[in-house]
Amino acid sequence: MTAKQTKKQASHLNRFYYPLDQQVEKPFNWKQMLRLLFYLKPYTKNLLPGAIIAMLVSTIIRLVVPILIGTWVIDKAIGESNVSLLTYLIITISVLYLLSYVANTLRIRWVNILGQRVIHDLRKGLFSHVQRLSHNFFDKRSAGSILVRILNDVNSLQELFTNGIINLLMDIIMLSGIIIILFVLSPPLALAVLIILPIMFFISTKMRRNIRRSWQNVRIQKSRMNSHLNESMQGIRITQSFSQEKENTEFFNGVNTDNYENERIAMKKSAYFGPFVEMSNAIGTVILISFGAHLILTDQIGIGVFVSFAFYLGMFWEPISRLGQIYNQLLVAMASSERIFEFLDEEPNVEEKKDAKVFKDMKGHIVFDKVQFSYNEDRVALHEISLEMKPGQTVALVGHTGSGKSTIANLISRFYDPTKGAVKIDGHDLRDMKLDSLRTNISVVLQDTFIFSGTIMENIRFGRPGASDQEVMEAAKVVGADEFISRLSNGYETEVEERGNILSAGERQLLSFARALLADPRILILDEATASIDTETEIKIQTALKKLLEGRTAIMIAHRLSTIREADNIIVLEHGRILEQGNHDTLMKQKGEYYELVKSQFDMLDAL
Ligand SMILES: Nc1ncnc2c1ncn2[C@@H]1O[C@H](COP(=O)(O)OP(=O)(O)OP(=O)(O)O)[C@@H](O)[C@H]1O
Repeated sequence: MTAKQTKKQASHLNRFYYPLDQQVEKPFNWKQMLRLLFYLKPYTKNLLPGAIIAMLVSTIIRLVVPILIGTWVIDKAIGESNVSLLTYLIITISVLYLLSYVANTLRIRWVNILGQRVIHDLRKGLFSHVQRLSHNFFDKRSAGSILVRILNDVNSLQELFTNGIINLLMDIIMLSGIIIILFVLSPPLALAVLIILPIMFFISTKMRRNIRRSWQNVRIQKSRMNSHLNESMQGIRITQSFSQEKENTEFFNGVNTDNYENERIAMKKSAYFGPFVEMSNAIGTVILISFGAHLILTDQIGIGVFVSFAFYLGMFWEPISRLGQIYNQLLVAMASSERIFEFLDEEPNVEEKKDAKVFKDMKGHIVFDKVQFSYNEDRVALHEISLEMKPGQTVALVGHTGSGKSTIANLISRFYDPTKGAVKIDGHDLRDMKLDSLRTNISVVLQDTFIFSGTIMENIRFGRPGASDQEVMEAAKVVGADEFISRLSNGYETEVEERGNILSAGERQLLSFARALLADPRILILDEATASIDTETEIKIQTALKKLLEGRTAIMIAHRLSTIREADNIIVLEHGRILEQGNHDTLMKQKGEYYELVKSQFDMLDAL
């Protein structure tokens, strides 16, 4: 099956669309290169100079040995039958080779350590920077694209730092050294041998570019295949339940064949390069033999010079072909580093002031003072909202989907700053306070509890990393999670996979309650699960909730009537505005929006 056929076949599979954001080639940019080189700075005292000295030693030895063999061994020692000089030269050359071996071993070792350390530092810096970024950064990007930057883009710099930079220096020194020596030994022979150089250089650059583009296509196809694979595995349950396996496989076959085709083309093009270098080498040798023989016969050069030339010619094409490779690495590094720097230059838009204050004994008195907020310019999510949540109160936020309930919760945790007005806790504008001291006082329990891979014990302890096993178990007991945990094969030590697939929705909820209770926050934000849970679990969760709410200010994005009814204050939202507020009885009497909402829930229950 050809790529074209696959594309035709796959054209009806428009559902599968993966943006090809893999811009692999970028023009060389000095500023960016310098910024990259800056990562070598911590190693300028030990590893880097060590590697450069080792590289210089081995390069100089490689440059010197052919002269020793040609001019000294052949012309002087053998030509003049000087045995003691010959012995002396053999020992010197052996020692030099040994030295070069040691220097090379050290260079490779140090350069590898250097490259790995730089990549380690870069990845560490990138990860900790991304962790600090605000929610609006993650709103704009998929988790997959962030992953690609931290893994692949950083990886593609590894080759540059391990071999690229030192090899570049080595090859430049080697090439210039060889050219200078050849001209010193015999200018006419050097000119004759090197005359093909510009032509070969031109052709090889063209070939390289062509090969590079083919490999870029391979990379793009691979990333497309990865995206599809990732999505397929994540959504396998939905795919199977909608019987879409055939369509899915058909698309995968298409991507897989495209990948095969591109790789085949790239391999084919690459396969021409090696023989081309060999051919250039052969042409150089033919010129050397014919013109060199003429120069020897006319007594213009000695046999020693001829032999040295043969040695140098053999060494010549390796750096040239490697320089092309390094150029490739540089271009790939330009693209990758641009993407990495784009992340590193991103600043959290929720900033902490230098003189930010710390919350001491937070009471949990929340005030929204004419708060206006938009996620983006084209739509306002909250319109001049003013509200108060007293310490210890349970406040329910109700309203249709998209009315702004989660936005209010996001502003309390200061995941975003208001566009106008202020959010205050205990009278302090949140923008004047340290983020850490705010967030350690708040726990958020989301609808879809995130379970990290690890044991149940570790997952609950996430609420307070310093808590003892006893405290963890105590918290689980209070919210009633203890019962289902003790039924698990390994109790608290049961391993749960990422996202907690082995637990039911209700169990995950109880786990997240235990986590929140352990954290013992002053403010609790609860995005209540809408998923229908059986009555028994519902009762358990309600009981657990009561325990959890005791003595804290709680903001509940509530869907269940049972929860809402018991709230001290119910705030009804619509399109980012407060329609009405009060407790259940007052609002029912008003016969407004809340009354309608409750009525519709009852109608629905009746219909069931
Ligand atoms: N990260 C975001 N970027 C841009 N717009 C957003 C973002 N999050 C929410 N919105 C928009 O802001 C408005 C309020 O959303 P919000 O999530 O607060 O509603 P909600 O009442 O919590 O809804 P639901 O009950 O469905 O969770 C909606 O119009 C929504 O589309």
